[in-house]
Amino acid sequence: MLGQIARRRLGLLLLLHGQQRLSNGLNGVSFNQLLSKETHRHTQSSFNTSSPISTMSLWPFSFQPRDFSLPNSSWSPEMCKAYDHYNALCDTDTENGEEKKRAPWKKLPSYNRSIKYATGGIHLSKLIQAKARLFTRNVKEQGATFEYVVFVNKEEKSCVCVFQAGRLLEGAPGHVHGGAIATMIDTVTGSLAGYLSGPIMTANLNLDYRNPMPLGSVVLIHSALDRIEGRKTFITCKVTSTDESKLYTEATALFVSISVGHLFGSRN
Ligand SMILES: CCCCC/C=C\C/C=C\C/C=C\C/C=C\CCCC(=O)SCCNC(=O)CCNC(=O)[C@H](O)C(C)(C)COP(=O)(O)OP(=O)(O)OC[C@H]1O[C@@H](n2cnc3c(N)ncnc32)[C@H](O)[C@@H]1OP(=O)(O)O
Repeated sequence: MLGQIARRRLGLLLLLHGQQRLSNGLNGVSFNQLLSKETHRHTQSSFNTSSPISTMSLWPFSFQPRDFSLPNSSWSPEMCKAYDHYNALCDTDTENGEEKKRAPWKKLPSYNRSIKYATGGIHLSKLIQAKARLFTRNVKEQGATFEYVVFVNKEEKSCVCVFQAGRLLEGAPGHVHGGAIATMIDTVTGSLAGYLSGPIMTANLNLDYRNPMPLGSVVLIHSALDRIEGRKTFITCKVTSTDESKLYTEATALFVSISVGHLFGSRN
């Protein structure tokens, strides 16, 4: 019964979902832009300031999912520098004479459940497997695993993720586990595909590991749209050092658009 209600509500809420939620629920960005680099380093935890969903105003839970992609004290100077660089390119609604100029870059928020990306999804996240957590956001200790932030460029249909690999991601001694790198590539290419095409699932992921990545590294994960064919969204990806002189991993990914029912076992 609860499942049926949740399914109906999920369908309704996802109708309201789309790129708008991903691209607009980013008011925290302008807040961040006010922070100095020093402040970034000493920010323990931050919350985004997405507008409350007025139609849900009687709902008894918090309206603001926590955005885990904001600077915290575990971020190295290199991570902060890369964040500041891309954050400065983001949409700031700057006045340009009488016109407002909108930059093509946007910072995506990063919640601890993907369902929270859907409009109103934060409420459903309390109902559907409430204890589930996004793999990359399930360790509370800051800096121990995946610290990352994704910036999308809507005009170029591309994105860049700044990723700092924590000490619990070891594979080969002193280096980042290939599965952790694959996880981040899936996450970043999946975020771009979801941003461009709505609800999707990974159908295929191909990786070439070119150089070992030292543990603690800060790297850039560049993803770009290759093409869309019907339900299929093809994405390319390169993982490099922050100065882009070193190539760590290359990848291609295929995402297939799904109906919400697919997540509940229906193929319709
Ligand atoms: C609540 C939702 C909220 C919405 C969220 C949206 C975006 C979220 C944004 C940000 C989220 C934050 C972070 C993102 C984090 C992670 C992202 C990664 C997500 C995953 O990590 S997800 C887990 C792994 N993922 C699976 O667990 C999938 C298992 N799988 C299936 O569920 C089916 O397999 C499916 C759905 C893939 C397809 O099934 P289907 O029945 O719908 O479609 P069908 O089979 O007909 O394929 C249609 C066309 O794709 C071609 N095709 C299919 N598979 C292919 C392959 N492997 N290689 C080459 N081509 C392939 C066919 O050949 C045909 O092509 P054609 O039309 O040309 O004939």
